[in-house]
Amino acid sequence: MTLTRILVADDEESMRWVLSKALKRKGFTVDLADDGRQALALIQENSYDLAILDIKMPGMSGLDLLDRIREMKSDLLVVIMTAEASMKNAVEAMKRGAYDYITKPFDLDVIDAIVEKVGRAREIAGQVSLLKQELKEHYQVEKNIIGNSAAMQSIYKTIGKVADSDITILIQGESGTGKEMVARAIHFNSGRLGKPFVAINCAAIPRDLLESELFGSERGAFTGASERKQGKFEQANQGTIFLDEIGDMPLDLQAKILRVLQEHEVTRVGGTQSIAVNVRIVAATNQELQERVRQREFREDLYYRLNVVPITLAPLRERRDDIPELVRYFLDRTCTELSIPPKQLTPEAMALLSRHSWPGNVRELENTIKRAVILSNDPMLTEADFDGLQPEGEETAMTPQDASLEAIVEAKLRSCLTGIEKLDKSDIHAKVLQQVERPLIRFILEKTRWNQVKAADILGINRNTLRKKIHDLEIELKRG
Ligand SMILES: Nc1ncnc2c1ncn2[C@@H]1O[C@H](COP(=O)(O)OP(=O)(O)OP(=O)(O)O)[C@@H](O)[C@H]1O
Repeated sequence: MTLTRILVADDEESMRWVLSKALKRKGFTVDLADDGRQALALIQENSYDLAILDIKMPGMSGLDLLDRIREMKSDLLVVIMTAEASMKNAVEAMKRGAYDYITKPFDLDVIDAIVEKVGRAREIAGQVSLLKQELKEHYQVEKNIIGNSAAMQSIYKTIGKVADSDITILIQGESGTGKEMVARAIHFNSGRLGKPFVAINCAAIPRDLLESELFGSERGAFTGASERKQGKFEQANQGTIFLDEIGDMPLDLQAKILRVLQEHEVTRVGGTQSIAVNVRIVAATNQELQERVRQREFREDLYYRLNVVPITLAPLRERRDDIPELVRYFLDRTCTELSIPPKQLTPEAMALLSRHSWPGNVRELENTIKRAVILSNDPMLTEADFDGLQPEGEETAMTPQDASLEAIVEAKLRSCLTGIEKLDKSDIHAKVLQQVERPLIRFILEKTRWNQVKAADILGINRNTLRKKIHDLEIELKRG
């Protein structure tokens, strides 16, 4: 996007002559207009990269012309010339969207500098628009989210409807169903494309850290806060924040999220000033949020504020039609990533994968394919390459195979633990184990309706050990 064609509009003939000569010498094509109306006609007919307009012209002033240009050709850059070195005119021109202004009389060096600056700005704008296009293609819903089942079709429709607004979205679905992927698709198909997409997993960060992670902290706000830190909301300004596992957010922080939704401002931990933020919130949860509202563990007002447009991703076992397409997609992608020749699946192997109930959903399927591709030397994958998978009916959602479970936990931990080396290192091992153990025990207790005998059995630990852990980990017991 280099600068080639320039329009100069000025009622002073000598000025037109000087500018035209100087710009033509630099190799630009220059058109001249001696009043605002003529300039407007030329702009309507031709395509210019820059317009240099005198502010005072008979008929139509440079400022009025600027307004018309903003309406008609909003990407045409305009530089206004003002005779008096009056700040008022310059400020008005900038307010109305001029790219820059120059005050008469000026040296030709000033024109050179401006033209160079405009050239650079256009180049950057060109690159940005290319990048935006690339990003958009990269996140094209049709290309990246796989699945043509009725359930997925309705998800695509909703994404299409809501992406380009600022509506808050709540995405619900089991772990691994593609909630983060949908959140990204919403962001990359919205007007916020090119602005930050910031994801934070609310369940993975200890409560004390979560608040400063989200809202930032002032220097000295707590032990170890040696410098001022921006929170995720500030980092996501103008863009989208993805609050993953929002169901695990402590109640007091829920109140603060509500404030961001209502007031569009945050206050850093230890700070007193409110900081305005313009952030779209997309939240996700794999819990029954309404149930948590009933149990008073999730604020009802926040639930309704978040749940303006709910998107529910069905578990993979409820949209088995998508499995073959997903299998082929992950197969091709893995082979391309590994730079190996494409592999295929026997119909029996495909049938086996289609029957499996995938408790870890698409993530488990993805990991299973990756593992099989890596481990097999054959271009054709058979049932034997998936012998870890149990046929449908012989498994329960509570006993996913250890290998997939490990892959799921590892993927989760990796995404949560980025930047961990910067944290207080003294007891990371204990802290992380506690963060894993607590939700695990709570989950199994919920699933067994708080029957400790059954829970201990599934967990494979002694009942007294379970009781001690419930006590030590401060797990609140409910009745079944
Ligand atoms: N429909 C889909 N098409 C292609 N890939 C998918 C699809 N759904 C999920 N995936 C892939 O599966 C993996 C898990 O997806 P994602 O992280 O979005 O799930 P999630 O629901 O946010 O999981 P969690 O609740 O555990 O955070 C990712 O690697 C994602 O790329």
